[in-house]
Formats: sequence, C-alpha cells, structure tokens
Amino acid sequence: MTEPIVVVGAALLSGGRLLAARRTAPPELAGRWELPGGKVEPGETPQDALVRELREELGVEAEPAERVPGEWPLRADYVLRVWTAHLLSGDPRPLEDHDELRWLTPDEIWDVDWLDQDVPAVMETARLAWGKDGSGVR
Ligand SMILES: Nc1nc2c([nH]c(=O)n2[C@H]2C[C@H](O)[C@@H](COP(=O)(O)OP(=O)(O)OP(=O)(O)O)O2)c(=O)[nH]1
Repeated sequence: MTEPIVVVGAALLSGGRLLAARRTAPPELAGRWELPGGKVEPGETPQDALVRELREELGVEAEPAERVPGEWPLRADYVLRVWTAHLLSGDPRPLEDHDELRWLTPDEIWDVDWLDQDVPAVMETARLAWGKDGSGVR
C-alpha cells in the first residue's frame, strides 16, 4: 500500500482563540474555511511543514505544540493531521492561499463555513484546546 500524502493543519491558538483561514483556490474549495497548512514535503517532518507553511501563508513564526488525536481523509490519497501551535512572532496576514483570517472564540467556532472534511478535525481541536466541542453553541 502506498502511504497517503499528509496535509498538516495548524490549529494556531492565541489568547483562547483559534485561527481560521478562508481559501481562495481551487474553485471547489474557495470561500470555505480551513486550518492553515499544507502538504508535508519529502524529508520534512509534519512539524517542519507546519512552521514552513505558516511562514509562507501568514508571515509568522510559530511553534508546533500537541498533535490533535485522529486523522481525517481528504481525497483518495491525502490525509489531514493537525497540530496545535503557538505564535512566536508576527501578526498573521493572508499572504497566499487565503483572503481572510478570523480568530474564533469557543463560542464562535461554528460561525465560519469550514470545509466539510475539517469539521471533525475542528471538533477534536476544540476538545483538546478548550475541553469541549462547541456542539451546544452550533
Ligand atoms: N492546508 C489545509 N488544506 C486542507 C485542509 N482541509 C483540506 O481538505 N485541505 C486540502 C486542500 C488541498 O487540496 C490540500 C492541501 O494542499 P495545499 O494546496 O493547501 O498545500 P500546499 O500549500 O502544500 O500546496 P501547493 O500549492 O504547494 O501544491 O488539502 C486544511 O484544513 N488545511
């Protein structure tokens, strides 16, 4: 069996909020919200990829923290794995792949139109970060 391509998602947490990013491409994903990140390249660890992607996409330096338990299939050969992360420096800006960013409080977590495949990942992230899944406020 071939190994799936790992897409690393960054659950960037700051001041009790989670950063969500709105994609600009491809057309079928544009306008939907996701965790910033991208494909792990050969020779990289997922944590390396997270640091690189947040530098490229948001212009920040970040430090990966904990793996969010679970993994979520995207398309046939891609799988999403998520790490929480903390900002070391910089203020996130949508430099590439995104046109809007939002810092969501636990009560706001379901206010954005997450990609379908991200919903379970965001639930697990909320549970890990805040000890609940936000379902009561959905
Ligand atoms: N970054 C990210 N991608 C996601 C999420 N959910 C989801 O289905 N995807 C999909 C969208 C893309 O098909 C794929 C990630 O590819 P990408 O285009 O963001 O990654 P990349 O920066 O490495 O891409 P590339 O332009 O170098 O090819 O995973 C998510 O939460 N975060």
